[in-house]
Amino acid sequence: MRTALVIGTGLIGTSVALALAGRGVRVHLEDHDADQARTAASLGAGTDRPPEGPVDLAVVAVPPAHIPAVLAAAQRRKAARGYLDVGSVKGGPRREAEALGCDPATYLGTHPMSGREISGPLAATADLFEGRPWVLTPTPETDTEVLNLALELISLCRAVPVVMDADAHDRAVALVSHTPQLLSSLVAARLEGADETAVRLCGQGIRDVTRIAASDPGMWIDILSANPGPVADVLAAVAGDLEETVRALRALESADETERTGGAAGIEEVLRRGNSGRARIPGKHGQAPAAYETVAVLISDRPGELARIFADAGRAGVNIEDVRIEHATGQQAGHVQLMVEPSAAPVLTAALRERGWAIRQQ
Ligand SMILES: NC(=O)c1ccc[n+]([C@@H]2O[C@H](COP(=O)([O-])OP(=O)(O)OC[C@H]3O[C@@H](n4cnc5c(N)ncnc54)[C@H](O)[C@@H]3O)[C@@H](O)[C@H]2O)c1
Ligand SMILES: O=C(O)C(=O)C[C@]1(C(=O)O)C=C[C@@H](O)C=C1
Repeated sequence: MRTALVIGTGLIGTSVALALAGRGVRVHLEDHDADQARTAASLGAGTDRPPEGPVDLAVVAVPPAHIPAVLAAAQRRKAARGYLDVGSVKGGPRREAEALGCDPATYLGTHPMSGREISGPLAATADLFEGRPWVLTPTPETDTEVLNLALELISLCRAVPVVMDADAHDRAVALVSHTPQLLSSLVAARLEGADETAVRLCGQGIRDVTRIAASDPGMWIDILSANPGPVADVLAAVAGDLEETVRALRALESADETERTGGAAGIEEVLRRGNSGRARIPGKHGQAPAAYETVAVLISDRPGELARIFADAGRAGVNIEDVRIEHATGQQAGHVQLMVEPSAAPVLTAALRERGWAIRQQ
C-alpha cells in the first residue's frame, strides 16, 4: 500500500494514520472539522491536503451513525480502490450502507479491538493497535484485493487479524466491550452524589473498574444504539446475577446460621466465577495472560520523571512490559507501577534503588 485516505481524524483515525505514515505510506487526512485534520497533520500523521487521484485504501473512522453516509459519499467520488471502516458495531451499519447503494465489493467492515477513553487526535498513538485483535467481516462479495489491502493495513498497525461474521461480532462485543462500558459507567455513577469523605478514599480498585466511565457519551450512545438487543441480553443476565448476589448478602445478615452459610456460599460462587472468567482474558497476541511482577516506584509530579525511570530501567537492561500510574490523593506524588518479567524484578529494584528511587514493597 502506497497511499491511504483517513476520513475522521479522531483517536482511531489519527492512530491508524500515525502507524501508516511511520511505515512509509503517504496518508491524506480528512475530517468534517478541518481543525481535527490539521491537528492530526501537525502530529505527523500525514497531510491534510486532498489526494490528486484515488488512493489505495480509504479508512472511514467516524462515529458509527455517520459511517454509511460517509462511505457512500467516498465511493461516489471514487476516493479509493478499497474502503474499510473501523466502527465498533458491524451488522447494522453494513445493512444501512447497502440500503444507501454502497458497493459491497470494495467495502470491508473492520473493528480494531483497542481504544482509549479519550477522544480526538491528541489522544492518538502510533502503537495503539500493537498486539491487539483487529476484526475483519468479509462477505462472499468482498473483493480479494480489498481484503488483502485490509490485511496489509492491519499488519502495518502490528495488530492481529481475526475474521468473523458481522452479527457474531456484534454479539461478542456486546459481552466483552459494550456491557463492560455500561457497568463501568454504572459503578462510577454511584459516586456522583456520594459523600466527599467516601470519594477521598478511592484507591486503585475503583480506578481500574471505572477508567472507561470517562468515555465520550456521544460516541457510546451511537455504539449502543447500533447494538441494543445483544447488549440488553447480556445486561439482563448480569441483572439476574446481581439479584442473586443481593439475596446472598442479605442472607449473610440473617440471625439464622444455615441462611448465613448459604449466603457465604452464594458470594463465594460469584467470586470464584469471576476468577475463572478473568483467567480466560488473553494477554497480548492472544496468548495466555503473562504473569508479570510489579515494581512500584515513588515519583513526584514533575516533568520528565517518567522518562528518567524508563531511561534508568533501560540502562539496567530491563524490558518494561506494562505501566500504570497511581496518583496519591491530595499530594504532588504518586506510584508508577512497572510490570516486568518475574526474573527481571529484583534486577530492576536493585538498579532503581542504586539510582536513588524509592521502591514500595508489594
Ligand atoms: N474510541 C475507541 O476506543 C474505539 C475503538 C475502536 C473503534 N472505535 C470506532 O472508531 C470510530 C472513531 O472513533 P474515535 O474514538 O476515533 O472518535 P473521535 O471522536 O475521536 O473521532 C471521530 C472523528 O470523526 C469526525 N467526524 C464525525 N463525523 C464526520 C463526518 N461525517 N465526516 C468526516 N468526519 C467526521 C469527527 O470530527 C472526529 O474528528 C468509531 O466508529 C468508533 O466506534 C472507537
Ligand atoms: O480501552 C478502552 O478505553 C477502549 O475504549 C477499548 C474498547 C474496548 O471495549 O475494548 C472500546 C470500544 C471499541 O470499540 C474497542 C475497544
